[in-house]
Amino acid sequence: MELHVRYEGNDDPEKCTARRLAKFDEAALHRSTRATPPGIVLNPFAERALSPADSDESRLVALDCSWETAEAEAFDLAGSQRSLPFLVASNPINYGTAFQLNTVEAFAGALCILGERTQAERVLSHFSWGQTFLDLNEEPLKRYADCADSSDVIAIQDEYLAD
Ligand SMILES: C[S@@+](CC[C@H](N)C(=O)[O-])C[C@H]1O[C@@H](n2cnc3c(N)ncnc32)[C@H](O)[C@@H]1O
Repeated sequence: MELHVRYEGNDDPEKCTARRLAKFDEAALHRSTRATPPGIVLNPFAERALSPADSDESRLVALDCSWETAEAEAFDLAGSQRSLPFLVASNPINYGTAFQLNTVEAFAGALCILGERTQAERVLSHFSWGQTFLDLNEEPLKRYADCADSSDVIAIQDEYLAD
Protein backbone atom coordinates (compact mmCIF):
# COMPACT_ATOMS: atom_id res chain seq x y z
CA MET A 1 0.00 0.00 0.00
CA GLU A 2 1.40 3.44 -0.92
CA LEU A 3 1.40 5.93 1.97
CA HIS A 4 1.02 9.63 1.17
CA VAL A 5 0.94 12.62 3.49
CA ARG A 6 -0.38 16.11 2.88
CA TYR A 7 2.25 17.81 4.99
CA GLU A 8 1.34 21.17 6.48
CA GLY A 9 4.52 21.50 8.52
CA ASN A 10 2.90 23.39 11.40
CA ASP A 11 3.74 20.83 14.09
CA ASP A 12 7.05 20.31 15.92
CA PRO A 13 9.33 18.88 13.19
CA GLU A 14 11.38 16.97 15.78
CA LYS A 15 8.32 14.99 16.89
CA CYS A 16 6.60 14.73 13.51
CA THR A 17 5.94 11.08 12.68
CA ALA A 18 5.28 11.78 8.98
CA ARG A 19 8.76 13.28 8.55
CA ARG A 20 10.29 10.23 10.18
CA LEU A 21 8.32 7.91 7.86
CA ALA A 22 9.57 9.90 4.86
CA LYS A 23 13.14 9.69 6.13
CA PHE A 24 12.85 5.87 6.05
CA ASP A 25 11.15 5.93 2.60
CA GLU A 26 7.91 4.60 4.07
CA ALA A 27 5.76 7.57 2.98
CA ALA A 28 5.81 10.45 0.49
CA LEU A 29 5.26 14.01 1.77
CA HIS A 30 3.32 16.55 -0.35
CA ARG A 31 3.48 20.25 0.41
CA SER A 32 0.21 21.22 -1.33
CA THR A 33 -3.28 19.78 -1.70
CA ARG A 34 -2.96 19.79 -5.50
CA ALA A 35 0.23 17.72 -5.38
CA THR A 36 -1.36 15.09 -3.10
CA PRO A 37 -2.58 12.06 -5.09
CA PRO A 38 -6.09 10.65 -4.51
CA GLY A 39 -6.61 7.66 -2.24
CA ILE A 40 -8.34 6.72 1.00
CA VAL A 41 -8.18 9.97 2.97
CA LEU A 42 -7.84 9.31 6.71
CA ASN A 43 -10.19 11.93 8.07
CA PRO A 44 -11.46 11.82 11.67
CA PHE A 45 -14.54 13.86 10.58
CA ALA A 46 -15.59 11.44 7.81
CA GLU A 47 -18.98 9.81 8.24
CA ARG A 48 -17.96 6.42 6.89
CA ALA A 49 -15.59 4.26 8.90
CA LEU A 50 -12.72 2.45 7.20
CA SER A 51 -13.37 -1.28 6.74
CA PRO A 52 -11.95 -4.25 4.81
CA ALA A 53 -14.44 -3.34 2.05
CA ASP A 54 -11.98 -0.54 1.17
CA SER A 55 -9.06 -2.91 0.59
CA ASP A 56 -9.16 -2.61 -3.22
CA GLU A 57 -7.63 0.90 -2.89
CA SER A 58 -3.86 1.14 -3.30
CA ARG A 59 -3.14 4.45 -1.52
CA LEU A 60 -3.67 5.80 1.97
CA VAL A 61 -3.49 9.57 2.48
CA ALA A 62 -3.11 11.31 5.86
CA LEU A 63 -3.04 14.99 6.70
CA ASP A 64 -0.10 15.80 8.93
CA CYS A 65 -0.87 18.98 10.82
CA SER A 66 -1.33 20.15 14.38
CA TRP A 67 -4.60 18.97 15.98
CA GLU A 68 -5.29 22.68 16.57
CA THR A 69 -5.64 23.25 12.81
CA ALA A 70 -7.23 19.86 11.99
CA GLU A 71 -10.66 21.22 11.15
CA ALA A 72 -13.06 19.45 8.78
CA GLU A 73 -12.21 21.73 5.79
CA ALA A 74 -8.51 20.90 6.11
CA PHE A 75 -9.29 17.34 4.95
CA ASP A 76 -10.63 18.49 1.59
CA LEU A 77 -8.33 16.12 -0.32
CA ALA A 78 -9.20 13.99 -3.35
CA GLY A 79 -10.39 10.45 -2.75
CA SER A 80 -12.63 8.43 -0.41
CA GLN A 81 -12.96 9.99 3.02
CA ARG A 82 -12.80 7.49 5.90
CA SER A 83 -12.60 7.77 9.68
CA LEU A 84 -10.84 5.22 11.84
CA PRO A 85 -12.95 3.44 14.45
CA PHE A 86 -12.18 3.40 18.19
CA LEU A 87 -8.42 2.89 18.63
CA VAL A 88 -6.15 4.20 21.36
CA ALA A 89 -2.93 6.21 20.87
CA SER A 90 0.30 4.75 22.25
CA ASN A 91 2.63 7.70 21.59
CA PRO A 92 4.07 9.58 24.59
CA ILE A 93 2.24 12.84 23.71
CA ASN A 94 -1.31 11.44 23.61
CA TYR A 95 -0.91 8.04 25.31
CA GLY A 96 -4.28 6.41 25.99
CA THR A 97 -6.36 8.95 24.01
CA ALA A 98 -9.03 7.40 21.78
CA PHE A 99 -9.56 8.57 18.17
CA GLN A 100 -6.76 11.22 18.17
CA LEU A 101 -3.96 9.18 16.64
CA ASN A 102 -0.77 10.56 15.21
CA THR A 103 0.04 9.98 11.54
CA VAL A 104 1.97 6.72 11.87
CA GLU A 105 -0.62 5.29 14.27
CA ALA A 106 -3.40 6.23 11.82
CA PHE A 107 -1.54 4.56 8.94
CA ALA A 108 -0.80 1.46 11.03
CA GLY A 109 -4.40 1.13 12.23
CA ALA A 110 -5.68 1.52 8.67
CA LEU A 111 -3.17 -1.00 7.31
CA CYS A 112 -4.23 -3.60 9.90
CA ILE A 113 -7.92 -3.11 9.09
CA LEU A 114 -7.12 -3.48 5.38
CA GLY A 115 -5.23 -6.75 5.97
CA GLU A 116 -1.70 -5.27 5.60
CA ARG A 117 -0.41 -6.19 9.05
CA THR A 118 3.22 -6.72 7.95
CA GLN A 119 3.43 -3.19 6.57
CA ALA A 120 1.81 -1.84 9.76
CA GLU A 121 4.51 -3.54 11.84
CA ARG A 122 7.22 -2.17 9.55
CA VAL A 123 6.10 1.48 9.73
CA LEU A 124 5.73 1.27 13.53
CA SER A 125 9.18 -0.31 13.88
CA HIS A 126 10.75 3.15 13.37
CA PHE A 127 9.28 4.38 16.69
CA SER A 128 10.29 3.17 20.18
CA TRP A 129 6.61 3.08 21.27
CA GLY A 130 5.38 1.62 17.94
CA GLN A 131 4.83 -1.97 19.05
CA THR A 132 2.78 -0.68 22.00
CA PHE A 133 0.18 0.61 19.51
CA LEU A 134 -0.37 -2.95 18.24
CA ASP A 135 -0.38 -4.38 21.78
CA LEU A 136 -2.88 -1.82 23.15
CA ASN A 137 -5.24 -2.26 20.18
CA GLU A 138 -4.71 -5.95 19.47
CA GLU A 139 -8.28 -7.12 20.01
CA PRO A 140 -10.18 -4.29 18.24
CA LEU A 141 -7.76 -4.33 15.29
CA LYS A 142 -8.29 -8.06 14.80
CA ARG A 143 -12.07 -7.72 15.08
CA TYR A 144 -12.23 -4.76 12.65
CA ALA A 145 -10.07 -6.66 10.15
CA ASP A 146 -12.57 -9.54 10.25
CA CYS A 147 -15.53 -7.27 9.36
CA ALA A 148 -17.25 -7.22 5.99
CA ASP A 149 -18.08 -3.51 5.82
CA SER A 150 -18.30 -0.15 7.55
CA SER A 151 -21.53 -0.91 9.43
CA ASP A 152 -19.98 -4.06 10.97
CA VAL A 153 -16.99 -1.97 12.06
CA ILE A 154 -19.29 0.59 13.72
CA ALA A 155 -21.21 -2.18 15.52
CA ILE A 156 -17.95 -3.44 17.05
CA GLN A 157 -16.80 0.08 17.89
CA ASP A 158 -20.10 0.63 19.73
CA GLU A 159 -19.33 -2.36 22.00
CA TYR A 160 -16.05 -0.69 23.07
CA LEU A 161 -17.69 2.69 23.54
CA ALA A 162 -20.44 1.16 25.71
CA ASP A 163 -17.86 -0.40 28.08
C1 LIG B 1 -3.73 15.72 13.10
S1 LIG B 1 -2.34 14.84 12.45
C2 LIG B 1 -1.20 14.94 13.80
C3 LIG B 1 0.14 14.42 13.35
C4 LIG B 1 1.23 14.48 14.40
N1 LIG B 1 1.74 15.81 14.47
C5 LIG B 1 2.37 13.51 14.05
O1 LIG B 1 3.53 13.87 14.19
O2 LIG B 1 2.08 12.38 13.67
C6 LIG B 1 -2.80 13.11 12.49
C7 LIG B 1 -3.49 12.60 11.23
O3 LIG B 1 -3.70 11.19 11.34
C8 LIG B 1 -4.97 10.85 10.76
N2 LIG B 1 -5.87 10.43 11.86
C9 LIG B 1 -5.66 10.49 13.19
N3 LIG B 1 -6.71 10.02 13.89
C10 LIG B 1 -7.64 9.64 12.98
C11 LIG B 1 -8.96 9.08 13.05
N4 LIG B 1 -9.56 8.80 14.21
N5 LIG B 1 -9.61 8.83 11.88
C12 LIG B 1 -9.03 9.11 10.67
N6 LIG B 1 -7.79 9.63 10.54
C13 LIG B 1 -7.11 9.90 11.67
C14 LIG B 1 -5.49 12.10 10.09
O4 LIG B 1 -5.06 12.14 8.74
C15 LIG B 1 -4.87 13.19 10.96
O5 LIG B 1 -4.83 14.43 10.31
